[in-house]
Amino acid sequence: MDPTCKVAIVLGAAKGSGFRAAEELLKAGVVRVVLADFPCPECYNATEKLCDKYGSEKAVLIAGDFHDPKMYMNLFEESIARFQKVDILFNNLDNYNDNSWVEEVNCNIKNTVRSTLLTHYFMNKKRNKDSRGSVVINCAISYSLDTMPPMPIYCSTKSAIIGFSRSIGDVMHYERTGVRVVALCPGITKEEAFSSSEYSVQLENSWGLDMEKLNVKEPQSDSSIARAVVHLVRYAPSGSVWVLDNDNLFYAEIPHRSLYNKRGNFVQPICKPPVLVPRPQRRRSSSDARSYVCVSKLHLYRVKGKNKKRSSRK
Ligand SMILES: NC(=O)c1ccc[n+]([C@@H]2O[C@H](COP(=O)([O-])OP(=O)(O)OC[C@H]3O[C@@H](n4cnc5c(N)ncnc54)[C@H](O)[C@@H]3O)[C@@H](O)[C@H]2O)c1
Ligand SMILES: CC[C@@H](O)/C=C/C=C\C[C@@H](O)/C=C/C=C/C=C\[C@@H](O)CCCC(=O)O
Repeated sequence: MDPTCKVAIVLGAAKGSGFRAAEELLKAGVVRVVLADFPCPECYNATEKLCDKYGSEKAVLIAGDFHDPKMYMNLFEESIARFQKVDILFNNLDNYNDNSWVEEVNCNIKNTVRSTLLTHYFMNKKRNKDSRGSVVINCAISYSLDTMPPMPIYCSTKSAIIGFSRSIGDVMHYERTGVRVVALCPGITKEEAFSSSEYSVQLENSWGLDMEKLNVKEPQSDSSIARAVVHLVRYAPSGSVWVLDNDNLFYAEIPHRSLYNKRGNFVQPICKPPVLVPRPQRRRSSSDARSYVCVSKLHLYRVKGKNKKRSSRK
């Protein structure tokens, strides 16, 4: 989809990657962007900044607590009342706190599901007759394709976002609704993720965050998430999953479950001791896409970055 003249909503747009994504969408030609976040000084500043830079009324703010289901109805109804349509939704709300995991599950899963389901009503192809469909980008995290031992509940909420986006983005839904749904899985994206204060977000502080094992020299920038969002708006097929690692964007092809039923895999006799194969070694560097492929059994290729060569392995 060409972003020109489209209307976008960014949830969680007050700062960081949400704010950058709103700006990048405006740069790419979006006619209006609706910022949604808690009412806080940052979100008023964010709206003002974008209007100053890109023109008054280019950005509007709908502030509130988006745990409240009514806020989503408000968000879509008000956006459509003002701008007649919504074409793009970037779901960037985040709660990173296993220590209060019920709120975390509610924020990361329920809000993503709720807002995506509403797009089937508010952004479907019958409503958006003039456009070529619409797009939802749900934000997960690269670790949720693998594991995150220090933050198991957070990891599971983000894995849920991947499963949900792949399923609701399936052609079965897309053909009916015209709404493309994709998942973006960034790696570590800002310095705060490394601070020791992060320990308070764990279910058990004694587990430790194992940060030294992450082996990330420098977190990627918020603006690379923003550029990835525009790329997905333009090109991502519905139901696709994308990894953004070390400023490089990859298309992730997750193996079909039937591949387990291939020669070379051990059939496990039920009620007998399992036939175990050694677990593959963990990758050493998060920037090493080739070893990422080996461990995760994903097909990945670099879309953008230093090494443009396609690397695809089983
Ligand atoms: N920061 C990283 O290192 C990193 C890495 C990988 C993926 N991500 C993903 O990127 C996305 C954004 O992450 P971030 O670190 O920029 O987060 P952030 O905390 O900076 O932004 C999230 C925004 O959501 C808003 N928000 C949360 N709950 C809300 C609610 N109930 N109502 C209204 N607003 C609410 C917050 O106010 C905040 O502005 C998340 O989906 C996250 O999983 C981040
Ligand atoms: C605060 C922003 C939030 O949205 C995202 C934070 C992301 C990560 C921060 C940190 O807590 C993550 C820890 C993950 C650890 C995962 C595994 C390690 O134990 C070992 C990984 C080794 C490797 O495979 O690179």
